Amino acid sequence: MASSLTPRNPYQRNENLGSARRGMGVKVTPRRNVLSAISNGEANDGASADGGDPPPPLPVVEFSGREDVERLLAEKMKGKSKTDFKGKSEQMSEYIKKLRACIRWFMDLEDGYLTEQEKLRSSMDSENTRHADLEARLSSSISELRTANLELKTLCESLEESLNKEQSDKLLAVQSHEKEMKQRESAEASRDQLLVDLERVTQEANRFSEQLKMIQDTNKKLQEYNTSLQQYNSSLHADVSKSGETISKLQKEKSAMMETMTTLKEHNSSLNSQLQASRASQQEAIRVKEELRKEVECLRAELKQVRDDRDSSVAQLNILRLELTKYKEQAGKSSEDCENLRVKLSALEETCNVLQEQNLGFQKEIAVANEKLKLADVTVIEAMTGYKEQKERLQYVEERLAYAESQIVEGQKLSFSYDKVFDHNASQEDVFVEISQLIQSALDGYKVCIFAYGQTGSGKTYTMMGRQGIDQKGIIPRSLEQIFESSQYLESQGWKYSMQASMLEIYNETIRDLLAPSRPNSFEMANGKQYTIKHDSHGNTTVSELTVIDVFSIADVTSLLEKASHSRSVGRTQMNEQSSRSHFVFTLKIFGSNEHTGQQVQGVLNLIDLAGSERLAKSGSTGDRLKETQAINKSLSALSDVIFAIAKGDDHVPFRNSKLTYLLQPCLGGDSKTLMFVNISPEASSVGESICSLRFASRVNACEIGTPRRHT
Ligand SMILES: Nc1ncnc2c1ncn2[C@@H]1O[C@H](COP(=O)(O)OP(=O)(O)OP(=O)(O)O)[C@@H](O)[C@H]1O
Repeated sequence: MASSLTPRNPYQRNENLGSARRGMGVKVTPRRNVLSAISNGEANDGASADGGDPPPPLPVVEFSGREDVERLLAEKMKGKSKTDFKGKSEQMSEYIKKLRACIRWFMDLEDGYLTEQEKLRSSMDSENTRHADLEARLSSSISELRTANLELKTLCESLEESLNKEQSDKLLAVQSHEKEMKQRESAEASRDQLLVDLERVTQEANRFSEQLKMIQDTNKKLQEYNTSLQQYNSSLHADVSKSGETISKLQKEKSAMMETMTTLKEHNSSLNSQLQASRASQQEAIRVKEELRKEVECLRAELKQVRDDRDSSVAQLNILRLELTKYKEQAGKSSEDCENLRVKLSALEETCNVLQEQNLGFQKEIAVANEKLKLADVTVIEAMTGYKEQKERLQYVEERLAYAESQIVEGQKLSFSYDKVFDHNASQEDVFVEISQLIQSALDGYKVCIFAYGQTGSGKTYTMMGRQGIDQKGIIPRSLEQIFESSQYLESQGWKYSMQASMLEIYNETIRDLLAPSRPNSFEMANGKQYTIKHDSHGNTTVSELTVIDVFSIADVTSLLEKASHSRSVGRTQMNEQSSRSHFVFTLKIFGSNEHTGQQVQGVLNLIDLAGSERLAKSGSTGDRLKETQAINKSLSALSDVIFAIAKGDDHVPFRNSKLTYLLQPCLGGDSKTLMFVNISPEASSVGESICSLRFASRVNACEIGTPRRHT
């Protein structure tokens, strides 16, 4: 109760009380007379006792709060002196009046409180009722909310599930969108290509339609011509019977020719044996000639000696004769002297006779030596004539052999098959068009190897390098132009390429760096460098210490090619003024990365101009040339051994038998795209070499080397 009434506690501060009084309208006024009745009772008692007047009304004392009450309680009774009981009594009765007024104030306050309590109770009851109502409504709404919450939770879970599903669908959609974008990009690229093709095809179509018009005109003319031909045809029919006879005659001739061919084959083998014999006798003649030459030299030396001896003897004889005449003149002067002189003279005459005899002997010897010399000269001339004859005969035999070989080719109807054959009318452009796709794949990350094989002077260097002039450019410069143009075009699709070039030659089984900054002809070891070929596990080939140069444009590579062609070993042979005496290997390493897709590729382009094969006998090589030819033939034969071993599927392929085959190992037996050109000479005298080259090329064509792999 106290606590609930605390705000209206009369002991509260004045302002609270003030407000309470204002709020509840409590005012301490003498409304009830309970205390006054008590006090009046006392007074009444006195009055009744006195029978006097009713007590005077209580003075109005206003209490505004606790402080007033406390002040009242603290009041003390003070008289004028200790014995002033009257004063003290008056003071006391005053004080009692105040106390009564105070009690009344409390009673009024209590009444207020009671009324207020009543009111509060009733309002509490009504509040309780409202509260119970509210509670009931609240519990019902709580249960409703719980149900709703459960429903919401279920809804939330299902929404989460559908959200997850939506997100995974979205991821898939994004992936498929990316894929579609890529497909679209490639489709756009192919569309661009197709547009270019379309333009070209449209131009061609226009050209064709013009041609068609021309053909239609021609056709009209031909129809007219046909009518005239039909007339002519009837006359020809008459000739057909005659031709039938001619055909049977020709068939007879053909069988005769076949017989001749058989005879020729036999003749060929006999010519071969004759050739061997001629070579043997030629060797013998050369040996005899050499012996005779030495003998003649000896005889000439002897003859010179004899002539010198003779000349000195004649000179001695003349001196003796002069002395004799002198002595004869002096003989008359003194007889003593004369006797001495006679003795001397006879001695001198003896010497003179001996000398004369000797002279005669010498003259005879000189005559014999002269005879021998004449004989030797005749023998030498005979030997020279024999040698010349032998040489002519050998030439004749070789020509017959070439002719017989060409006859054999015609007779055997030799046929070979290749991916593509270019005749002598094919231009450099025609050749390049065929291989341009292969070159392109180096940019896509493939290893590409192209090499030219063939007899010396057959056009390998012309095919690979070409000559000065726009139309004369060979495969190497054209490939590089295409690579740089394509890499620039691919930049628009996010591709960035970097390239490195190196060039080497293999000369007499020795690697030479054609881009070495020092002397261009520096040999392996000679400049202290060891060029060692190495293959790593990824099939990448490196040559240690070889100069590798970063190239950024076609101009860079052109200047390097010029430098290399000046450094290359070239010599004159019977078959070619400017014969390449080494295998030339050009390597371009290509690194590409796409900044859009993050893809990286690594391609290699190997372009190789092999040294020409040639028969030792035909080459007429001697000295260093002979050594070069032997080295070239040896490495080419190692190349054919490797290719045949691969074609047969041998377990062991002899790659290490030559530097050329070891360098080309990944191209011949790995995952690269490899193409070989075989060049043949149109000359009839080269038919034997051409057959060998064609046979080799058809074996190469049938050779399965492996599956090309893209290096990404
Ligand atoms: N198709 C061609 N058109 C015009 N000239 C050609 C053609 N092929 C080759 N030649 C010329 O023939 C000569 C010999 O050719 P090239 O030097 O290319 O032969 P090679 O096979 O490389 O010989 P080697 O093996 O001796 O080096 C050169 O002068 C060359 O220009």
